[in-house]
Amino acid sequence: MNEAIRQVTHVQNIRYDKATERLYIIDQTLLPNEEKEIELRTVEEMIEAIKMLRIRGAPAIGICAGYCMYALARDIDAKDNEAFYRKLQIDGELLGAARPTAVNLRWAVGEMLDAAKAHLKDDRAELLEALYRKAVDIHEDDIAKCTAISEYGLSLLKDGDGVLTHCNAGPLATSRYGTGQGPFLLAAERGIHIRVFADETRPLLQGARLTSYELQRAGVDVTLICDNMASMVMKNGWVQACFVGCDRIAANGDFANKIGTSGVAILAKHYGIPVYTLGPTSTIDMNCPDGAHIPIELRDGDEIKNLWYEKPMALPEVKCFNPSFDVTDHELLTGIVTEKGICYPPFTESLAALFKDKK
Ligand SMILES: CSC[C@@H](O)[C@@H](O)C(=O)COP(=O)(O)O
Repeated sequence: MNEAIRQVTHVQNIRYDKATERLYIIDQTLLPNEEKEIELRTVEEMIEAIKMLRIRGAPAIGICAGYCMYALARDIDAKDNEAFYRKLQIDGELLGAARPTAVNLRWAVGEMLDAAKAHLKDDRAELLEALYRKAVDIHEDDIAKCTAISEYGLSLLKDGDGVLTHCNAGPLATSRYGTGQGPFLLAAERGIHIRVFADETRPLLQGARLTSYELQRAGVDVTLICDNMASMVMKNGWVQACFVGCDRIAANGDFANKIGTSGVAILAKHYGIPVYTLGPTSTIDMNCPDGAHIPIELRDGDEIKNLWYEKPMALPEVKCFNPSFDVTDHELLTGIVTEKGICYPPFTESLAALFKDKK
């Protein structure tokens, strides 16, 4: 494998050091200027890291939550396993509430609690070992899923295509290749030329700070644009498809992703460009009937006013509306790329078919 691609696709955005029993993440708020690890020890530090987007991206938050639950479990001082489980449930509730939109966070907390429950009759050391194995499973499973999603995504593209992407759904947001950006890294690995247009993604600039950073470092042909330039790039005929990640997919195919995604999809419809969302099946919430039921995180208006400029960009008393995600209507969506294959409309049927073996 090309060394530049290996460095990007094998980045340890979340690292559990078993020898020292310490959990580290790369603090994504410092990128692209500094690649620095920080340690997460307490539930307060973990919640702060998720809320402040030091660790972010739906699958990465889920992976991190798995290791967080294990680390928290190790610190529980309880006389019996029933009391241990009750305390772990409380930690899980606190952690799971750190951000509301990405379903992967609560999904991973639930997986860890289920694993604990299944081992309540074991002694504590065995129970903890089972929890560690579960956290590693969630992580390794995501690596396999991202690789499969990237393969399916790449099958939709041909050499020379231009693709527009929004936010960051690359290795930093997931594991290994990523979801929405995975096909670009796979293409580069295979010598297939894909020209990527990365929206800067206001207000927190995940596209500028993270996507263009990852793709440029891997040697992908990436061009950074402001969000309001997407229409022109599409009109010029430079974009043959839009690939974006997702934070939650409802049972009818409506999906939440970074604020601005629905605008990209509406533009793409105007220009007749297909739109795909790429994500693991853990991002599909079959208990959520449609986009109206997806909770949308509202963040502090200071993120709009202050950013990283030396001086504020707006008067402090100016009112701000700062939703972190929006919902794209399933009617604007061409397909949903998962590790199990590509789902096409009607999504109520194609998504349900993915889970029918589990019933
Ligand atoms: C593979 S990551 C998919 C999504 O989580 C991603 O596109 C996104 O919207 C991330 O938002 P963020 O607020 O940076 O966590």
